[in-house]
Amino acid sequence: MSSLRESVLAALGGIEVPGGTLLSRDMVRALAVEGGSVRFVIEAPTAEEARMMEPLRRLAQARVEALEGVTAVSVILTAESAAPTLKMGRHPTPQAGPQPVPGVKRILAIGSGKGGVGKSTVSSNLAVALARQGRKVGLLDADIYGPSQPRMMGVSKRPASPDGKTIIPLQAHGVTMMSLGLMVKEDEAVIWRGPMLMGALQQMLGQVAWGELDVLLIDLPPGTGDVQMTLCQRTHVTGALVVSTPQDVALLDARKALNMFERLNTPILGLIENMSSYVCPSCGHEAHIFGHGGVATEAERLGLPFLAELPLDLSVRLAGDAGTPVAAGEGPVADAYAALAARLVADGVA
Ligand SMILES: Nc1ncnc2c1ncn2[C@@H]1O[C@H](COP(=O)(O)OP(=O)(O)OP(=O)(O)O)[C@@H](O)[C@H]1O
Repeated sequence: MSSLRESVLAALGGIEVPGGTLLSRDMVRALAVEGGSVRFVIEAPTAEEARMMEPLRRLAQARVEALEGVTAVSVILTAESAAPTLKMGRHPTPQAGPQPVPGVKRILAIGSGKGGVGKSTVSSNLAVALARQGRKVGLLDADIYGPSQPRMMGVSKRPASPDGKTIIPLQAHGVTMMSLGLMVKEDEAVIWRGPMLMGALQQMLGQVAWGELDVLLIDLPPGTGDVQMTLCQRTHVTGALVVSTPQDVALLDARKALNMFERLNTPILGLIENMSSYVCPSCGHEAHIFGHGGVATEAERLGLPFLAELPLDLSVRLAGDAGTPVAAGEGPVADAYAALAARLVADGVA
């Protein structure tokens, strides 16, 4: 699938427009390749230009349809002015050293070595748990390739940018939040190349009107890439929380994330074990589906705090899918998040 994506990009890169090509002019948006089905948007600078670009849309459609393996193509022509006036994903602007985010007292980065360990789930629930304890909390979904916070926090409105410079964040469950997923459709990927990715993150930190926050949680993409590096180099991160499942493989990956934060001189505040134990709802038996204790042992070995053991519980997924994190309610999982939040507040980091 990724090679079909590359062929599509190559085909679009060959289509000339005044001043360059469709790709070099950054006019292709929301490219999604699923099996043989390809969808993307061509974004013209103005509505007037968009009207004149219909032949070009047809050409782009024909070129992609001609590619081997393509079964369906949908190309939509739109104008930038129809989208928010603020354009995301510009090139980063130079800055002298790390800059604070105005009004934000602390920044916590939430990372994991690999995907699917529950980093986004932990971020949304921790944000809600901190807000319930009276903290002023922001949540930035920097998981640009797989933004899940709009779904987990139950927001889908596109944030406004009345002046084309400032982005007004949204509010959900007492948390001020922003996600690149709110600037693009949930099921569509955007083409973000390295520098654009960094520019987008810089915009999220500098142009979102976060207001006065005790703590801003940043849900990072999995792994160790551009976003992590940009974040730690461009702003003062108070510390990082690393989420892992008890599985060895997740731990090995978690070690990579820990090494990265160390190299970036970002203090590691501790490890969190997610999907720790499973309590059978019918018989009460506790099972350790992904093993047990691995994260605590690793934390001890590294001399890092072991911050929380968060159970594997169907309610966590159901609540996340329904847009109200489980930490907003009552019960053992909400209690576990409340304890984690209280500990971070007591430690002065949240
Ligand atoms: N403790 C838990 N109990 C039950 N389900 C969970 C738990 N933690 C996470 N999940 C579910 O596992 C899936 C993956 O979680 P999540 O998206 O938070 O992981 P992630 O590490 O952020 O992944 P990604 O790499 O996609 O960003 C989701 O469907 C989520 O609802």
